[in-house]
Amino acid sequence: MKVGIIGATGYGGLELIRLLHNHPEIENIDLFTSSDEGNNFSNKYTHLLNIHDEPLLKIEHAKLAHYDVIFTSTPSGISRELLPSLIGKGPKLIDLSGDFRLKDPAQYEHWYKKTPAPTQALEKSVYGLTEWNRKAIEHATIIANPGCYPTAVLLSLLPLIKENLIDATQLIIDAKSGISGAGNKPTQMTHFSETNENTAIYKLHQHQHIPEIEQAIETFTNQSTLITFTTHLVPMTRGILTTSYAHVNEGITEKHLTNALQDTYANQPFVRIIEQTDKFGTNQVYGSNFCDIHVKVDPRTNRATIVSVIDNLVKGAAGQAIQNMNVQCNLDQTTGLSLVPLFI
Ligand SMILES: NC(=O)C1=CN([C@@H]2O[C@H](COP(=O)(O)OP(=O)(O)OC[C@H]3O[C@@H](n4cnc5c(N)ncnc54)[C@H](OP(=O)(O)O)[C@@H]3O)[C@@H](O)[C@H]2O)C=CC1
Ligand SMILES: CC(=O)N[C@@H](CCC(=O)OP(=O)(O)O)C(=O)O
Repeated sequence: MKVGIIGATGYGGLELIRLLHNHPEIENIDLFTSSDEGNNFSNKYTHLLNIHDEPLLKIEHAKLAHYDVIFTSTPSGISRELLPSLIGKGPKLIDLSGDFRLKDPAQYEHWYKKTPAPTQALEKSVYGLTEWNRKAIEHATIIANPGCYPTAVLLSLLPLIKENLIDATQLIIDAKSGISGAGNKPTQMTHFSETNENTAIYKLHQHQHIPEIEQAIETFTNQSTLITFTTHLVPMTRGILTTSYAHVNEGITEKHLTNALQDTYANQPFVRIIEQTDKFGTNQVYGSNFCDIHVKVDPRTNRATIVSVIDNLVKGAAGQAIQNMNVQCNLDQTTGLSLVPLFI
């Protein structure tokens, strides 16, 4: 297959390149840039010397239709202009940004503070939470790859909400991310001297993943809810850990919760339910496409604490995007993604 990556020079793009170079069905990878045309990629990123030495290409719309798959790994507001005219023209389109995730354009405008994608394109886009939307993904021409935080949150909560095991009306979700989640463009927030030895809360009550999580809960469980979702930046490069707190419904025990998670993901190779553990952290999934989940009920409060970890650049971005490509292209979903975590 021939793939094109727009936004290849960014962190999500780099991870797509790393994983696609190990994918047995990929014959050709072309990299597109809006700012560095003609530069040899391995001049810019030495770790890819003798692996990807080809020059970066200018984004020319007419040429994009010739690819089997186009990935857009660009800041929000770019793919909504680039992709709509390519829908149904040949390539399978997989967007890693937030442009096609929210079905209601007014919600996008409110949370992203940008002009939304055309309504017709939003109607065609399929939310790419692979484990929950496989049938639709198989036939999709455009996929909205989920946000990194929503991936970790939804995989851990959806089975429990769907089975009515927890009270979905009072969800409190605390999330922590490594700094690569903010992309490769340095800002005051990501400056080394302000992130090192520091843990900070950010986008309080304003995070763009709040409506995405609420929308997916409604879509996949038929329950509408308003969540409390709080994000933190922690001094590490990769990884997301989410901790959710929920009241357990009458008569429900920890075993019911664990069983629901195990049953839901019994045939899903990338979701692991960790039953007994004293130690649960982001390094157990580092560099891999796994999402690990652990749940424990506090009998004093009758509240469940549900924890999940992913690598934001793999299951939270490029890995899940390739998992979706595999499903769209009728390949085994694990093709090219059997990655052992880099624990230490
Ligand atoms: N980082 C993460 O963990 C995750 C990121 N995402 C989302 O994925 C997308 C990419 O994220 P990430 O890789 O971190 O971001 P980066 O900022 O690292 O990279 C984005 C890339 O987009 C390209 N770009 C910028 N402006 C334009 C433009 N006008 N037209 C075309 N390309 C442009 C740039 O490359 P060039 O200048 O060469 O064109 C840049 O390298 C974002 O929407 C992000 O929110 C989703 C999940 C996780
Ligand atoms: C650490 C950090 O800054 N993370 C980013 C995640 C970016 C992302 O995935 O956002 P969209 O895909 O919705 O654009 C954030 O919290 O905004």
